[in-house]
Amino acid sequence: MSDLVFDAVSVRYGGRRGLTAVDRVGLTVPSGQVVGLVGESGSGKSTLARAAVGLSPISAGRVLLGGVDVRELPRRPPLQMVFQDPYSSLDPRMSIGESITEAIPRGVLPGRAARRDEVARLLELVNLDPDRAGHLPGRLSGGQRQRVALARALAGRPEVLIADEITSALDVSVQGAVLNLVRSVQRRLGLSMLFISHNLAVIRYLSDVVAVMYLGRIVEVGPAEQVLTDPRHPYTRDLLAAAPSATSSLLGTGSDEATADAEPADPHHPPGGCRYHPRCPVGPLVRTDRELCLQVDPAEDAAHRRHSAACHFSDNELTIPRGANAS
Ligand SMILES: Nc1ncnc2c1ncn2[C@@H]1O[C@H](COP(=O)(O)OP(=O)(O)OP(=O)(O)O)[C@@H](O)[C@H]1O
Repeated sequence: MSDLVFDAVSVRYGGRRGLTAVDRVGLTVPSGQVVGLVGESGSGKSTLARAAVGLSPISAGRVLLGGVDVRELPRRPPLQMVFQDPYSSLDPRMSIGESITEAIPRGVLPGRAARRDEVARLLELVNLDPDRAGHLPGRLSGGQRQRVALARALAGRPEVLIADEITSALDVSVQGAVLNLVRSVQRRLGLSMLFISHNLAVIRYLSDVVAVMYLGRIVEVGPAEQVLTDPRHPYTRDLLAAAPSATSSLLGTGSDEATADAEPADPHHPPGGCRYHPRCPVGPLVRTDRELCLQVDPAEDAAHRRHSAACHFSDNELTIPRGANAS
């Protein structure tokens, strides 16, 4: 088992008028651990995750697994991804058994009986009755489809699982069961996981490490409990303050005012200096001129586990009034 390392990874879409969706990101998913990736829509979470499995174009930097560039890994790489939409991820004409069989790497299990046994094992692993192997996905609920998608991902016996909003398209009533399943499978198999979610309560439940993304950058990373209870970056604080109930009650806050008036971030035109400065309440509180925040980019390499934040003032003990935005 090995660490998954994003080493100064950039992803650019489009030509000269395109955008840099991921900008020199450094992040480590330590072997056997879950890194929760949060950040608002458009911050580049999916793009970063997809870069690891070759689905978004790496324009600079490298993604390494055990020190090997993932672009040089074998055709069925030891990284597998599960996506948000369980309805489009399965071929409606194939039985779920066939779908899973197809995902078993060629040559690994020669013989139909061995493959059938493996399908039964995988279905049991995701808490589905192996007798359902002959069913078409049309007969399955969203939650059951997501279990099949997970079984497919596990068929390649991966080291790393990348999960992109895997419960957000599901009925609320089954989200918890799917999350429990993912967590127990991750622990049982000792998988490393990069887990993307908008939902901070979900992130908190699953993650050992939390990384926060804003406008293509990791702005804060650290042990989950620390980041979620003692956030160092103003963006993380705003994100936590804006979150409904579970996490905000955890923090003793509960407002969505903090980011309510904020301009949406535009990845086509990221601001100079600190990318968060147009929305940040901190700079004006500590410096009247804000020059540092306007001129100097505090981005730092976050490819390590200690708690770090790309903010000039992250070490300051600040009491930030809720809803205090930069004017
Ligand atoms: N294939 C693509 N071509 C061009 N631009 C893209 C492409 N995919 C994503 N983008 C842009 O890249 C930026 C980052 O998108 P991305 O989907 O990675 O963000 P995200 O944080 O995962 O958002 P969400 O939570 O909404 O999925 C956005 O501005 C998006 O419009």
